[in-house]
This record gives sequence, C-alpha cells and structure tokens, in this order.
Amino acid sequence: MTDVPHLWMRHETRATERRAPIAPEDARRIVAAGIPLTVENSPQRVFPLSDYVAAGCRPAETDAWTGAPRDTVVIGLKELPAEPGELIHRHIMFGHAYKGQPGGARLLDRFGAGGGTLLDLEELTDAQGRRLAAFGYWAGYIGAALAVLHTRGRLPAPLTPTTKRDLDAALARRADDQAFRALVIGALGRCGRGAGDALAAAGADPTRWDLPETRQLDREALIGHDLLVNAVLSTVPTTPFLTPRDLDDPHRRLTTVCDVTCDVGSECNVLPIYDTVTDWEHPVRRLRGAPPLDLIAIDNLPSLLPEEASTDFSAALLPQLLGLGAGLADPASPWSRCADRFHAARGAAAARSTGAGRD
Ligand SMILES: NC(=O)c1ccc[n+]([C@@H]2O[C@H](COP(=O)([O-])OP(=O)(O)OC[C@H]3O[C@@H](n4cnc5c(N)ncnc54)[C@H](O)[C@@H]3O)[C@@H](O)[C@H]2O)c1
Repeated sequence: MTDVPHLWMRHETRATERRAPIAPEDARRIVAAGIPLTVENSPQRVFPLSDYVAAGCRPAETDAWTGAPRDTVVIGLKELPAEPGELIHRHIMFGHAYKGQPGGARLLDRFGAGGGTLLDLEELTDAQGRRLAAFGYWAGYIGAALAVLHTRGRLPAPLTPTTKRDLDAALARRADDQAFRALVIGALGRCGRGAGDALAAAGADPTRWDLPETRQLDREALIGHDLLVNAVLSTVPTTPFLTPRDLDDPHRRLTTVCDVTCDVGSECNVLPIYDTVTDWEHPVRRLRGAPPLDLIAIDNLPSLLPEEASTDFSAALLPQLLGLGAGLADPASPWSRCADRFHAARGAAAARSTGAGRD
C-alpha cells in the first residue's frame, strides 16, 4: 500500500493569475478518492473558496503552505513568493527553471537549500514525451481571437480576463466586417487547434499549415495572408518563417501577426521580427507603418480565459493527481520522471557552481 500524500493548493502570487490547477468538481473527486486536499484562500482565483469547501476541501489562509507539514505536496501554477528562501516541500508547478530562464537557477537553489523537490508540470509527460496537462488549446483560442478583434478594429486595451461566451459574442462577424485571409502555423497542435476554432467562430476559414507545409516554406504564400497565428512548438533551430526583410516586401498583404509561441530571444524562434513580448496593458505593437504590420505576442494568454483554461487543465491533470501516491513510488511513472528531471537539473547546477568556484 502506498502513502496517500496530502495535497495543498496554494494561492497564486501573481495578481493577474486567476487560474487554478484544480477546479472544484475535480477537487470533489480527489477528496472522494481519500486524498486530503487543502485549498488556500485566494482573492483573485476564478473559483471561490466556498466551492472547494463545499467539495470537501479544508480551507487555509493565503500562503499558509509555508507552515504545512514537510510531507505535504503543494500545488500551484506559477511563481512562488520570494520567501521562504528554503523550500522543504514537494511543489507541483510550472517552474520554468530548466532552460536557463531568468530566476530558474535561484528557484533550484531554494529547493536545494530546503531539500524539497520541484515536480514541474511541463515535464509531466507520457512515455512518448507528450505533455499530460497543458493550457495550449485556450492559448491558441484567445490568441487568434485577439488577432481577429484587432484586425476588425475592436480590440480593447488593456485586456482583462473574460469568458468564452463573451469572447465569442465579440468575435461574431458583423455585417460591415471585411473578409480576411488567415493562416495558422502549427495547426495540428493544441494551440493551433484552438486558434483554428476561434477563427471559425469569427467566420473565417483559415489556411492550416503544420510540419509538411513548412518543410519547403512558401514565404510569398505566407505574406499573402492578412493574419498569421504562429502556434508551433519548436525545439530545434529552424529556418525563420519571417525575417525583418519579409516585412518590407512590397507584396506583403500580412498586417496582423499573433505569435502564440513567444520564443523571443531563443535560437528556436521562428519569428525573429521582434525582441520583446507585448502584454495585457499594451497588447499590440506596430512593427511597420505602411502598410501596417501589427504584432500581438502575449506570453500568458490562457490567463485571459481563466475558467475555461482551468477547467480543461484540471480535467487532464486529475488522473495524474489521483495516482500521485502510487506514481511517486513507481520509478517508471510520469511523477518519477518529473522528480528525475529535477534531480538532474539540481545536480548540473551544483556541478556548475562547484566548477565556477574552482576557476
Ligand atoms: N503564449 C502563451 O500564453 C502560450 C500558452 C501555451 C503554450 N504556448 C506555446 O505555444 C507553443 C505551442 O504549444 P502546443 O501546446 O500547441 O504544442 P503542440 O506540441 O501541441 O503543437 C505544436 C505544433 O507545432 C507543429 N510544428 C512544430 N514545428 C513546426 C514547424 N517548423 N512548422 C510547422 N509546424 C510545426 C507540431 O507538428 C505541432 O502540431 C509552445 O511553444 C508553447 O510553449 C504559449
């Protein structure tokens, strides 16, 4: 018989983060399976604490996880607060700590100092390496929707979280809306499918490209569209889809680019036409004047549809959470792969700092 861990869903530190990794209905299933689940009070979370309490969860104060028993598994989505410096628990979250991201080394050091473990949700994969829970579909949906609304001259700024119902109402084609040609690249992926569905909701029938269509890239065809949604997952350096020179091509029809991928600064970036992402406050940046070329590159898109994004993510994560106790004890499970990845990253970081001390 394996130990049943005590799960603890924490408040999200970032004030605009309204998503939750566990939705109330799934919390109910977790509790019914005999897994104790504590849920912190969190003023901005899209689901009220009372829904979790009604589902049988134990309520706790905001950030009380820091005082939880050492064997508690703390679950959240994004960054932890800066304190405590020593992390003693197992944390399920997106750590963004393994690819040299800013703050990544510090986070690993905090785990090293406290003896805790990062179980990174990005590393929670099946045996083929496919992510088991991801937010991609809704990222693509809202990204494409923003691009359409911008093209139609009715994108509000600053952006605020919304619901699919309200978004679809805004997307519905009006009598005076011009037709436009849209292209989704990475169309077969999670983000790409979401983008395709949003474009369909807007009354467009997008061109859909995935790996076969970009092998011999037809840039003329690409810039012959009015609107581009880039939704590829690129893990190796690839020939860019667009360069600054393409933006100056006199045949360019393209006026709106939504880069859902947001690989800015990475050597895998397929859209090296800009150097900083945009945000909710200023969602659009003009890259060229005549004809205009406007960029939307927001790296926290799913937070704009917090309820839909959380509900889908939670449903995908639920089976893994129900199997957490057994998974942590099974060296071949997704959870053990997450732990192995963490220990490898910690080992490499420790070796680097020892090496740095010697030089
Ligand atoms: N901006 C945001 O808020 C946000 C949110 C979630 C995900 N993302 C990012 O979006 C990207 C896509 O995520 P996903 O979950 O949809 O991935 P995914 O693996 O589900 O899909 C990626 C798709 O891209 C295709 N692809 C890869 N290289 C390509 C190429 N050179 N040409 C054409 N197609 C190519 C793949 O075949 C696949 O169909 C990732 O980089 C992810 O980090 C961004």
